[in-house]
Amino acid sequence: MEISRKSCFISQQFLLRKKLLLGGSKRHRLITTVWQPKRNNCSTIQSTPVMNHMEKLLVQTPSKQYPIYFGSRILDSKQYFEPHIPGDKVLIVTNTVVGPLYLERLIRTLKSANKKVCFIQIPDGEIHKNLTTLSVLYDKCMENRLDRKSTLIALGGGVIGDLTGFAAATFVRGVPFIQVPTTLLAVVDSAVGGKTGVNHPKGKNMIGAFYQPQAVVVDINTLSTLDDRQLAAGLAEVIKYGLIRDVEFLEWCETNMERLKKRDPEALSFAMYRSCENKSDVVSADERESGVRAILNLGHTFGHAIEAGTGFSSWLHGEAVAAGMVMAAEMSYRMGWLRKEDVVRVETILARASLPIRPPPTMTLEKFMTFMSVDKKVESGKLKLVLLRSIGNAIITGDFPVDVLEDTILHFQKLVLQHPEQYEVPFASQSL
Ligand SMILES: O=C(O)C(=O)C[C@@H](O)[C@H](O)[C@H](O)COP(=O)(O)O
Repeated sequence: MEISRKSCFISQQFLLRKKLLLGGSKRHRLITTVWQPKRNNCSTIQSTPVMNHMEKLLVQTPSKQYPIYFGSRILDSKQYFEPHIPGDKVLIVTNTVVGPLYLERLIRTLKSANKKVCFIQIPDGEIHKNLTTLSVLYDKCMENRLDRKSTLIALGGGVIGDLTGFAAATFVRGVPFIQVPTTLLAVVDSAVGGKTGVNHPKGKNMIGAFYQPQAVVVDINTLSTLDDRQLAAGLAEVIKYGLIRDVEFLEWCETNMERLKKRDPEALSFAMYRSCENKSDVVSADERESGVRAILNLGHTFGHAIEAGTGFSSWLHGEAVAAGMVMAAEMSYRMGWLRKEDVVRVETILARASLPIRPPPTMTLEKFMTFMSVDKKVESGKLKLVLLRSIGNAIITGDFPVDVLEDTILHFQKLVLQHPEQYEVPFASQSL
């Protein structure tokens, strides 16, 4: 489908360039927004910059300014925690996988800063990111007589961070919290930006709050215990930054994918830092997602439908986002924005990262449409999608013919129904 456009408005923003494009026939009239980072020139990253012993990145939002510390074994250094803990009590929230690995060390560090430490370990998995688990967290806060000066610490992946953050946002109307992400996905995505919350059976992250942490402490050594599937899930969000606003970084990912998969420390550290820089830029420009922040949702409307449609039990968030980004790319092609080779480029980088590039065979058109209809980007009953105007340029638009969306979903359904066994979890590999 060809869509003609004319640019009618261009304005310079802090760090971001925003274009409002209007045009086309009435049916295809497109009112959409394109953002590009200032830095997005076409040069390539010549070599992978080496991170020093400790790097610090500042996230500056209207509600809070806070550091992200990246370093090796910084879990053992009280200096990264103490300045961000105002009172004497700390509750560490972790899960039964991460707890046995790192809890003792963190307790020792906090005790060396004279903090009274209690902890709770919840079962692992997205299926536990719900109101029932949240209630268990509140019970623990009450049991330990936490007060407004008490600090919650999230030690774990995205589920732990989102749950703990929401408990912190709401217990006694708000206590400080610190994110200590131990998965790649949590480092590059969920620990930064203050989106906290839990799932509803009918929709992902439907109950939550924007609530920024005091600090994010990334001990890069904790990533050494990640299994390959979790690593790949994190790579989906890394690749996302390249697709939505940082082509230079996408090219770097394409060149360095084997190093990333082999957990080359230099490559992983750079990928984490650059991803957090991208996230921090976007979140600083639009803390509460009134506009540009929604580009971080590329692939998420399809992906969240997959997660909810499969009961939050079999797909990792990053896996669902990967398949969702391919669906968004295909739809962008059908809108006349991407070329077929761009779609193949998206599929190729994700498949190289060992991620699924198709939705599961159980996700029918009806199922997709039902779960997508409760997406948080729905406004007055109208769904908005994050699509790609070109590789490196995400757009947020509600102005697309619904048959293009339906045809896109049906296209994938047809593909996966030819060989359903190839598209069930776990994803050994999916071919193009
Ligand atoms: O931080 C954001 O904004 C994002 O959209 C990042 C996403 O990658 C992340 O998965 C987020 O939690 C999704 O938020 P939601 O509002 O779509 O539930």
